[in-house]
Amino acid sequence: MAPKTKGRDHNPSGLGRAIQNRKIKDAKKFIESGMYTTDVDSTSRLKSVTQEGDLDEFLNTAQLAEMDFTAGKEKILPQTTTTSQNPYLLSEQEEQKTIQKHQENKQRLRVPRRPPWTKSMTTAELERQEKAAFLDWRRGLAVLQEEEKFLLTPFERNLEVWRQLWRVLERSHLIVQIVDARNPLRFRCEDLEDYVRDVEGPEGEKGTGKGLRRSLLLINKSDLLTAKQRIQWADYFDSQSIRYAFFSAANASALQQARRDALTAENAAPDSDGDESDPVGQEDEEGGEASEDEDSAPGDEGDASDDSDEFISADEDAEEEEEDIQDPRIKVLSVLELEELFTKSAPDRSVFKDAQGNPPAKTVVGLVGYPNVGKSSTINALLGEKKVSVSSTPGKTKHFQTIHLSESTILCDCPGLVFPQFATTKAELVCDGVLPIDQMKEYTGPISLVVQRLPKEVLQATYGLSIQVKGVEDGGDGLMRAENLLIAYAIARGYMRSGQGNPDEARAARYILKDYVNAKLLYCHPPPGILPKLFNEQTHQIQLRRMAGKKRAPVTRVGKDADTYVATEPKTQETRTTEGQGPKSRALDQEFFNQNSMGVYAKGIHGGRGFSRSTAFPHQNTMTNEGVVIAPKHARMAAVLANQTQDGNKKHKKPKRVKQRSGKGYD
Ligand SMILES: Nc1nc2c(ncn2[C@@H]2O[C@H](COP(=O)(O)OP(=O)(O)OP(=O)(O)O)[C@@H](O)[C@H]2O)c(=O)[nH]1
Repeated sequence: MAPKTKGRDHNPSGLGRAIQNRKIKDAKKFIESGMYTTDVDSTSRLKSVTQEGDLDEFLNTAQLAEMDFTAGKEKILPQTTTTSQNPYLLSEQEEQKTIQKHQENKQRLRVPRRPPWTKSMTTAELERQEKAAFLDWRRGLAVLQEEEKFLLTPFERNLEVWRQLWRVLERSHLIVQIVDARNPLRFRCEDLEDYVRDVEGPEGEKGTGKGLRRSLLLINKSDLLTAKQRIQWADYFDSQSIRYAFFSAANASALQQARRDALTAENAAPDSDGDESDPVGQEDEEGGEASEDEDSAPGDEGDASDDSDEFISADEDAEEEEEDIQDPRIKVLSVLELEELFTKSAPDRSVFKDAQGNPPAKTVVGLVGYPNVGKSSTINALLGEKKVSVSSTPGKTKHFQTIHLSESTILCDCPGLVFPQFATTKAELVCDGVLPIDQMKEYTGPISLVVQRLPKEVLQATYGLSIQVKGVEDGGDGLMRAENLLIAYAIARGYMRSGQGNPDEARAARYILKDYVNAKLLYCHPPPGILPKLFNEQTHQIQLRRMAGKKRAPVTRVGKDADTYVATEPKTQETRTTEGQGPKSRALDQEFFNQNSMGVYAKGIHGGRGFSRSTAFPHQNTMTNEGVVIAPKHARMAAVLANQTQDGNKKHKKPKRVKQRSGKGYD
């Protein structure tokens, strides 16, 4: 074996040579290609990166800075991911303070700007200055996170994806930001609107200067808002001089589907005249894709709920109420009205001129938004109305999609982008669908938010549960806690942890959170200054009315031992699953539990017998004597155990269904 060269460490960083070589090779290939922006190895380079490990972050930053990472190490601020921070909720006071701090610092959360450029610049020059600007931007965010301890949403860290946005902004005359109606401000990037005002084309071209482009906020999923809620949002947006519109891609595509079905039925009728019409949008495939998207929404995993595709839109009473409110500001636009609005809101095309001094032939509408806000559904709804050609523009711009919507309008679909935003807690991010539920380790925070936001009656009605809460007489405070919901849900569904037989709260949490993100459990954030409880009152009443009309049997997917754990007091036995139990065995059970002190239904201290489950059944010690409430200390233990189970079982998870976007062209 050759002796090591004395005094010289060949691998001072301790990083694997293979990783280094790969990074260096990739970097060389990119630089040597002589091509600009997104043309080289586009598929892998365009991959969205919203969370990086420390090593990847370090290497990528070093690569951006075009420096040897050992030499540049001290200059680079390592960023840890947001997951290491503040996994629990803030008190009301802390939250107010944090929001105040966010307001004061919001100017610092910027979308990375494309540095000024001219057509005479070389590819290498453009590359260098874009990378330098991007690196500065990332350093600024790192300072916010690491030094000033702000919690940020995960944000896009791949320069290539931002380059797509730059190109979409430069091309578009109107930029439409699509947001989710349940929390418009979470998904609205204020700085993007500032950027839109500043965007310029290449220096030297006529009519590409600042202030020509316009923005529009499209509040999608408006079917989830009541008319009153829309009025309150309209008041807020008006007060902020924000141009906005309410839309529901789901409603729009449902309408289109109904029309298609009616036409199909008409054509299938024996006396129908097949060639009489060539209806608009009749055979468009996009409509079909839209419903495919809905099918594969995160959380729609079959047993999460039996009716998880059901949205709690306004019921009949609410619909009548809607008709009574004649406020044009809150109208949920039809597809054609939306298209008209695009034309009306876009600036006059003649102010834009190309290098030859010609105005563009069509208005370009850029569509930007977070993943999952319904961008694909909106585009599909827009396309479903017409016969359109969907094509990727060849050449350099092939990664964002351009869609010729009409003779005067082109849609320019930017890949889903996660903008940096301030966040109060990680739990908020999980509930907003920004952090993936399947990767969630700490679930008590997000579930606590769910139980804070939704009344107990709504949760009970939705799942057919009876949630046990420790009352004042039992030493509790009568308030519902995360554990109460999780245990009741897990028991009712028969989700037990292997080995111990205790309720699998982690699994219950995942299903409940997916229902929340998918709007089966509906909660809408109010505009600033409005109490959340008041804002959601009507929504929850509607939901209760709907549930009351629907006879819901208690959930019956319970394992054979699960019955042992279900609620104890006779008055609460509606949650007990007695499936398969005849009247005889029920009577026998009843007699047994009434007579025997050692049954798990024993009333313990409340029954005056001094029975303690934890001594009698130490392996079940995450349960209290009531069988539903769990001590906080033990709950944490349960969380750790559950997480271990979750991680340990990763290999056995069923393969994830991959959501298909309608467009081609990227990913
Ligand atoms: N209630 C309701 N749900 C909607 C609406 N539009 C979209 N959704 C649902 O929201 C989820 C996301 O919709 P997509 O159209 O795939 O969202 P996207 O923004 O294109 O997401 P990416 O493909 O990840 O970029 C799906 O489950 C849709 O069914 C709407 O108007 N109302």
